[in-house]
Amino acid sequence: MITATALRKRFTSERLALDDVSFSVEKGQIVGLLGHNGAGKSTIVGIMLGMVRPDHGEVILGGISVQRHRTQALRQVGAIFEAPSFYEYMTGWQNLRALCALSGWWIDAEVHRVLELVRLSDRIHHKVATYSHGMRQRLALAQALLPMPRILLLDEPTDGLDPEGIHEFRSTILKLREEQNLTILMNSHLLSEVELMCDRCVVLHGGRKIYEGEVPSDGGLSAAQPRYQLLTPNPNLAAATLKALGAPYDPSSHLVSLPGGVSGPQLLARLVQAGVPIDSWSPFRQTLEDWYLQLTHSDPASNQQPPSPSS
Ligand SMILES: Nc1ncnc2c1ncn2[C@@H]1O[C@H](COP(=O)(O)OP(=O)(O)OP(=O)(O)O)[C@@H](O)[C@H]1O
Repeated sequence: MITATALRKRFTSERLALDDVSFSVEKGQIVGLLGHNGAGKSTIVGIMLGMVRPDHGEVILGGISVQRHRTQALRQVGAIFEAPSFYEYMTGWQNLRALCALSGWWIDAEVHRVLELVRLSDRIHHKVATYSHGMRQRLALAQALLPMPRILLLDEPTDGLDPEGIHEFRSTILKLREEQNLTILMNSHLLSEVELMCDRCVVLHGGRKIYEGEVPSDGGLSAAQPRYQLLTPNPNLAAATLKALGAPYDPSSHLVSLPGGVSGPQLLARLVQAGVPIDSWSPFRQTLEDWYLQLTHSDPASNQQPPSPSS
């Protein structure tokens, strides 16, 4: 449903904002675009919305090129891009009418359905000036959902929302996918949000794609390669003993990777037999944050392969 191919963009002569970025999103998927500040996430959404012209590459939405047939391609798209702004002195309903007047689309029953979905029905005839940040975001989502897009592009949709607002927004998005099979691409800094909402993620670093695939879950990571954390007053003895046992040990992170066929308690018993003093020995569960930090701390300029979810 969304295909980005070889996107390149340079705003200034210093460095590329996007360097040969390609990825795709299947129908009905929710995909998160992750990356530090300045990684290139908003530039990608800007290119998808035809607001930023790429130096090279193309975006195809639902089979139509944004660069060649912008109007037709964007007819299938609803978006929240950067901070949504509304006419403060008008009601939410009047704002929606004004925005929909641009496309000529308005079906009362459909608007009411969307307002129910985003839980804004009871305040829609109040002035936007009286809305909270969360209500403005819900109005922005209602506007993005009119007139019934197939694709939603969301740029930091939960920015500035409180935990309850984030929770509500998340359930609305998941409901939308379930009921309407929408294809959703969202930018986010929030790993927890991506973990809870997205099927897949694309990680950008310094304008380059460094990962595209499933959002690694904590259980999968730990089960794929069990690791233990060892705290010892004698790391040199521990390292030598573990090396002889075929268990790589990193004294800086205190992590030991278990060799095949050996359990954590068995390895601990061998360390004790070898006289290694032990302060603590505990299973290490890699979180999404650990994985993300490891991934983004690899040098984007080098050609090294980033760690896979199971590393
Ligand atoms: N209009 C512009 N003019 C000049 N440079 C720009 C422009 N827009 C973006 N950039 C630069 O392009 C790079 C990517 O910016 P972009 O906004 O896409 O990153 P981002 O991942 O969305 O960051 P953030 O999470 O902070 O929003 C940055 O170095 C940024 O300074």
